[in-house]
Amino acid sequence: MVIRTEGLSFNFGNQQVVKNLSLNVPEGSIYGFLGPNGAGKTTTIKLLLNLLKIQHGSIHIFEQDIQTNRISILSQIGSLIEQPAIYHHLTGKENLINRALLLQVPMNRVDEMLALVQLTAAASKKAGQYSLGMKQRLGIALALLADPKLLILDEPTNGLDPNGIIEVRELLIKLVNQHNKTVFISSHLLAEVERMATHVGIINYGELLFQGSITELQALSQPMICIETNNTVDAANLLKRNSFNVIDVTDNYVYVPYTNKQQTADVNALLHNSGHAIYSIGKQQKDLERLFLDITQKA
Ligand SMILES: Nc1ncnc2c1ncn2[C@@H]1O[C@H](COP(=O)(O)OP(=O)(O)OP(=O)(O)O)[C@@H](O)[C@H]1O
Repeated sequence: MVIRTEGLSFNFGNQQVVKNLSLNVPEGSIYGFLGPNGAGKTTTIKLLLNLLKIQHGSIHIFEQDIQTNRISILSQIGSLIEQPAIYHHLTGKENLINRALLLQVPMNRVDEMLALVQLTAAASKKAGQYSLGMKQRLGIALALLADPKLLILDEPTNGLDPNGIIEVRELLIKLVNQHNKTVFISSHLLAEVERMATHVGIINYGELLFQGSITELQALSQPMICIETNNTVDAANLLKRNSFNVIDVTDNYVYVPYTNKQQTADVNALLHNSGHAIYSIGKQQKDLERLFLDITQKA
């Protein structure tokens, strides 16, 4: 695991904002760290980056304890928390040169990073004139200068338009697939990370509600047969008497877990032959956004 926390907890005064968090971030993953506003994402990231002192629990990064190997661990992490630290009166390239001097990184990395984040053409433009998406990409280029193995990004797509989001997403996928990085990215929107994340951790009120691969998350969104009928309560009872599992009944719909096409035909025939009017019947699958809301609202 590139990041492993155990029993991590953190209080601001008497408010517990991180609760017994056990994160597992595999090497080579894009780990989407998700939760609504105020869930505790930034606080967790600050703990990972040793910007806040651990109160309870432990953090291992690259299998080393952050408390005893702080310097060597942090030198292998590139990070971006909320707004990138950019000098607006300098050009994009000058921002990178400045940081390269500070970090004593070879100067050829500057042009490499500009190319990687596709800012070569805008290299001589003042960073203050960059669009938000370009600023975020410059921020990522700054974070990548020292060639870190792990990138930790706090809401890097916040405030970006759809194009900006796509640009950042494609860059992160490229970093993982072609440059062997691991990316830990926080967001309050599942839709922003679901197309790139390989793994997901969902928190709310500081607590981890789900952690696993994106496939495991998708498996939770079980498909259902959704039946629109005239008397849903009678229809549900009839289905139950005939050994169908009914998982929800509303005024207009009855929901049965979907298994196969024949089962849909059987449900249809049973209801029809018993005199129920079926207005519609079909397979329905919760999208991930709905699932995310369900998970975070249950807490
Ligand atoms: N310096 C601080 N002092 C006191 N409370 C704080 C401080 N920083 C954050 N909090 C509180 O801790 C909780 C978690 O905040 P945090 O910023 O970690 O959440 P978040 O998930 O990153 O939210 P967002 O998506 O809005 O950035 C919130 O209730 C917040 O008000």
